[in-house]
Amino acid sequence: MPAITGEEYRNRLKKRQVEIWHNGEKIKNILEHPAFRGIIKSQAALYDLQHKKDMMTYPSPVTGSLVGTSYLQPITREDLIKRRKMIQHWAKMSGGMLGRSPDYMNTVLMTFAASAKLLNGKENCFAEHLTDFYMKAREEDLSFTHTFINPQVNRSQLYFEDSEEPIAAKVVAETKEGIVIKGARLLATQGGITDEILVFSPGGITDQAFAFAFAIPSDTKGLKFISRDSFVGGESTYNYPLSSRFEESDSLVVFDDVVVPWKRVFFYKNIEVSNSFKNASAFVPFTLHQIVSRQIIKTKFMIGLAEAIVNTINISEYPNVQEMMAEMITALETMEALLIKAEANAKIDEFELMRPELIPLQVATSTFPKVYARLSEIVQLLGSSGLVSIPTEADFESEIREDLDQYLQSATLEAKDRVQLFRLAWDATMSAFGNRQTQYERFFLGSPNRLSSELCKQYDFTEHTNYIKNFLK
Ligand SMILES: Cc1cc2nc3c(=O)[nH]c(=O)nc-3n(C[C@H](O)[C@H](O)[C@H](O)COP(=O)(O)OP(=O)(O)OC[C@H]3O[C@@H](n4cnc5c(N)ncnc54)[C@H](O)[C@@H]3O)c2cc1C
Repeated sequence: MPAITGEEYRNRLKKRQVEIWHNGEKIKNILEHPAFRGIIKSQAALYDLQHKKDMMTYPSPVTGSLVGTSYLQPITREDLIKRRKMIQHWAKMSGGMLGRSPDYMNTVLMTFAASAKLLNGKENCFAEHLTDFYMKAREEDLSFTHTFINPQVNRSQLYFEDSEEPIAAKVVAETKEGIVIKGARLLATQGGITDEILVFSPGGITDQAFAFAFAIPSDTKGLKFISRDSFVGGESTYNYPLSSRFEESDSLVVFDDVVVPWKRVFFYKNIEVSNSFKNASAFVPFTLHQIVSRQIIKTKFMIGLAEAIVNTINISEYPNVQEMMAEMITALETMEALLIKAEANAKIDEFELMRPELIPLQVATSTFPKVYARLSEIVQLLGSSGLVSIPTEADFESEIREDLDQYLQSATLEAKDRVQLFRLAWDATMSAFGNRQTQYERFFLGSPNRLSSELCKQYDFTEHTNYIKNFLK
C-alpha cells in the first residue's frame, strides 16, 4: 500500500489493539475517544492531502507507485526544496501546531536508513534491518511515534541506575525470537495513534543494556502507552479552535518484557555505536530542515494572529505595538533567511544525500525556543483583556446575545467574529494547549542549552580567529 488516505490510516488504527491508558482507564476505541478523535481526524486529513498535490508524493524507486515525499532521500537541490514545500503544505493545515505530523518521523527514519552503512561490520549491528524497515515504512506509509530519552529520575552526571527493577528501558534478555526490553521511556508524542514506535537510546550511555535501537508495532505485546491528561478543551471548533483538532498528547511508554524480533533490531549492546550513530548519521541536518520548515509556518500563523488583533481593535498607530510587530517580522525573516541559506549551500554528503548546510539550521533551532515564547507573549500583550473576554458559542446562542453583540464588538468585527479571533489567540497562547506549544518548542529537540552547546561544537571558528591573528600582526 503506497501513500495512504485518511480512511486507510483510520482503518489501520482501528485494527490495532494498542494498549493506551488515559485518566485511569484503558481506552477501548481510540477513534471515538474525546481526547484523541480530534487529532486522529486531523491526521487523517493530512493523509488525504497527499493525494491532492503532485509535490506530496513521488514514485517509489521499487514499485513506481506514489509514496510520501517525506520519505524521499534527496539527491538534488530540487528534491530538498520539494521536501520543504511538502512539509510546509502539511504544516499549514495546523498553523505549525502539529509538531509530530507524519513528515517529522518519516524524515528521521529516512536519514537513519540513508546512514545505515555506519553500522556495517560493527558488533551487534544490523544495517540491512534498518534499510529493509525504511523501505517497508515508505511502501506502506507507516506512521510513527518515538522515544529517544530515559525517564527524568535523576539527571546528575554521577547518576547510574542501580534499582533492582529497571526504570529506564533496557535489554533484560536475548532469546531466539529477539531481545527482551523492560522499563520505561519518555516522551512519546502521538503515542498510541501511530502504527509503530521507533526507539533509540539516548546519548551518553555507559552500560550496554541501555544501548539499542529498534522499531516495533504499537500493539506489540507488553507495550503500554500512558497518556497525559488531555488538553482538548471541548469539541467545538469555535470555542477551542486548536485543541479540538490538534492536541497530539504525550505518553510515558512502558515496556513490560517486550520481545523485539531480531529483524526489527537495528543495533544493541554496542555502546560506541549507540553514542555516535545519531550525530554521525544524516539525522541532524535533515530533521532540522523539517523542523525549521514547520516553525516558519508557525511564525507566519502567529504574525497573522497578532496583526488581526492589531487591526480589529485599531492599535496599529502606537509605537510599542509597531515595535512588537517588527519583532515578529524579524523573527520570520530571520528564520526564512536561515532556511534559504541552508538550502542554497546544500552539498552531496558521504551518504550521497543533498544535505542542507547545518549551521544556519542549528542557529534557527537553537534560537526558536526563545523566539516562540516571545511570539506567544506578544500575542498576549497585544490581546490584553480581549484574551479573557471570551464567551462561548453557547453564550452567543442564548438570550444574552444582544448584550454580547453590543458590548463585544470591535472596530472592524461583529462580536461573534471578534470573539472567535480572540478565542484562537487564547487557544494558541494561554490555554493548556497553548502553553504546551511553548513547552514543546522549548524542549522537544533537547534542552536549549544543549542545542547552543552543539552549535558551538559544530561551528568552525578558524576564519574569525585567523582574522584576529592577522589583525594583530
Ligand atoms: C511537549 C514535549 C513533547 C516531547 N515529545 C517527545 C517525543 O515524542 N519523543 C521523545 O523522545 N522526546 C520527546 N520530548 C522530550 C524531549 O526530548 C526532552 O524534553 C528533552 O530532551 C529534555 O529532556 P528532559 O525533559 O528529560 O529534561 P532534563 O534533561 O531532565 O532537563 C531538566 C532541566 O535541567 C537542565 N539540565 C539537565 N541536564 C543538564 C546538563 N547535563 N547540563 C546542563 N543542564 C542540564 C536542563 O537544561 C533543563 O533545564 C518531548 C518534550 C516535550 C516538552
